[in-house]
Amino acid sequence: MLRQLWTLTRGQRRPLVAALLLTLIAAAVGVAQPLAAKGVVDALTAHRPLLGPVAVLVLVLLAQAVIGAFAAFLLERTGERFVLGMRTGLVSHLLRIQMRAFDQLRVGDLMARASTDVAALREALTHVSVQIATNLCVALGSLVAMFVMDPVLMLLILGVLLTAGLVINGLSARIGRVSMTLQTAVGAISAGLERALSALRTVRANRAEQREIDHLAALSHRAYDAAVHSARLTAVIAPAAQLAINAAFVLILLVGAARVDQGALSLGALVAMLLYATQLAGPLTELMAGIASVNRAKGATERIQEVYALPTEDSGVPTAGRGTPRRQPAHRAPSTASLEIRDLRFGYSPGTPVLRGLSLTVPPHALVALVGPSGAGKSTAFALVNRFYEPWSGSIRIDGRPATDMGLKEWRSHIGWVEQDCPILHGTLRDNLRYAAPDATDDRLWQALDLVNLTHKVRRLPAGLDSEVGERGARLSSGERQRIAIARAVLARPRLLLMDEPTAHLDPANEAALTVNMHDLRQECALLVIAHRMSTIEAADTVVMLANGTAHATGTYAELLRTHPGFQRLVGGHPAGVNGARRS
Ligand SMILES: Nc1ncnc2c1ncn2[C@@H]1O[C@H](COP(=O)(O)OP(=O)(O)OP(=O)(O)O)[C@@H](O)[C@H]1O
Repeated sequence: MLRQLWTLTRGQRRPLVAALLLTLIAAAVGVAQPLAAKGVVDALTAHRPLLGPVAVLVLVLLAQAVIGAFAAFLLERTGERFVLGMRTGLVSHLLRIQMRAFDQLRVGDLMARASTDVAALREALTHVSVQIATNLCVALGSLVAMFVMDPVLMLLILGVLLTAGLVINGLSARIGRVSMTLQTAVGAISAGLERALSALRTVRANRAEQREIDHLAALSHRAYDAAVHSARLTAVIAPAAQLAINAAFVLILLVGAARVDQGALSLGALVAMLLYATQLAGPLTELMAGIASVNRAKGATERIQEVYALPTEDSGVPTAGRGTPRRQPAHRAPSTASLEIRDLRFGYSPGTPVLRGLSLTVPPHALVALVGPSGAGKSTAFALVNRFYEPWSGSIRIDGRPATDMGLKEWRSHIGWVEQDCPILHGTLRDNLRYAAPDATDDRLWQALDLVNLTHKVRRLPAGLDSEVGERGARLSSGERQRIAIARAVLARPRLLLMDEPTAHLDPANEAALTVNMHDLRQECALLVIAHRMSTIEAADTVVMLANGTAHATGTYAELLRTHPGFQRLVGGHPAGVNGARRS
């Protein structure tokens, strides 16, 4: 546990060690305090001058206060720096994790890891770890001083304290286990809340508010039960430590008084022993509470370590092949195609292929439509072209250059992608349009809006391009969201534009306009379009029909309609079928 914590302190170790040293110095000065007090008492009883011992005592007290304050500040600042580093580190790791890993996770839970888990860890890492180290030193220092004064008495006290320590250690281990349950429950609450809030309209329309509330309440109860369990265990720790200290006190008074009586111990030494016992009380209780607190942070540490263990995109080798990467020849083939997919095989889980040797070509400035029944693998093919996943085998080339020849950023800079549900990000229209092309001028933004028939609409808005679109573009209609998404993709001037049924949310007028615009777009780039609508299919130069994970048939719309019964069924047999093409 402490080793895990130590790994996480990377980057903060120097200030942490400095704070620790200062706290230790403050604590050491504190250890000297009873000795200074002993000096005063001994001077009093021996009728020696008091000025010197009193001055030493005052100096010791002042030094402890000043060094202690500075150490406390340094520690707080280190804690905040740790939180800063941890949050930025986690966020940058999370945004780069491989899609395959991301598919297994819940967004709300990931958000909890970057917020509540980091906060829990900060407490353990800075405050408590320093607290444990200093209190341990203070306790050891006090025990050594006691040993020097009266070994017999000290060993008796040590026996009492060790017994208490063993009991408390057992409790702390249980706290560690409960803390994992607690942090996992907190993560589940965040995930549940994210699920419900991100689909609030669906929740309302299905009258599922109460069910979602009950679900979240059940999760909250699970967190509550774990927290109360942990509190119950923690509550025992302070009294147990206190009990041990009190027993030590009684021992010192009884045995110590007897030993003073026998002349084995001076009165000053007895006073010092009592002061050391008083001084032991605080550190020992805090030490035990600190160990419990570190154990409480165990859950948070594990959850954060789990995030760091997730593979990032840059940690994967950009190449085809399931296991060992097989480099493609790096030469640049003559650019006869904007996109060339050869014999692509891929599945989301081993042994279940979705694409079983897909091959297709998109010539420069061509519009190719990808059609096929639902679940045939059209979106999967797009995800592979975007290199969100690495194929099992096969190759993808853009302008003759294989995927293995380019880093992910460069590869994706050649591709524009208009998703099926067209995610729009919170912010203004301008923010959204410039998302892939941050340097685009307003003139270019208006040209792109023109292309998707939105100029008129945006000009009428009071704030124009600065209009807020709302969370996930909630203030736009779905057709508008789709058109903004298209404009956004086009603005980045990609070599290849991937569109997942770009006319899906458009009315007939806008659908017709976009079909014309797609023809214009071909001047700039090649288009590969997942098509469900007749207008899109008819507009394509080539239609590739995907079935069973392969390109089942390829040809023009007219050819396929004439020669391919499967295609006839797809576009004609089920005019409004699941994924059958629809006439608008
Ligand atoms: N992230 C994923 N993890 C696991 N399986 C997935 C994932 N995405 C898709 N699949 C599965 O892969 C298969 C192909 O899905 P895909 O989305 O590529 O089909 P599609 O042809 O685009 O369908 P549609 O026309 O309905 O959008 C489906 O069986 C689907 O359940």
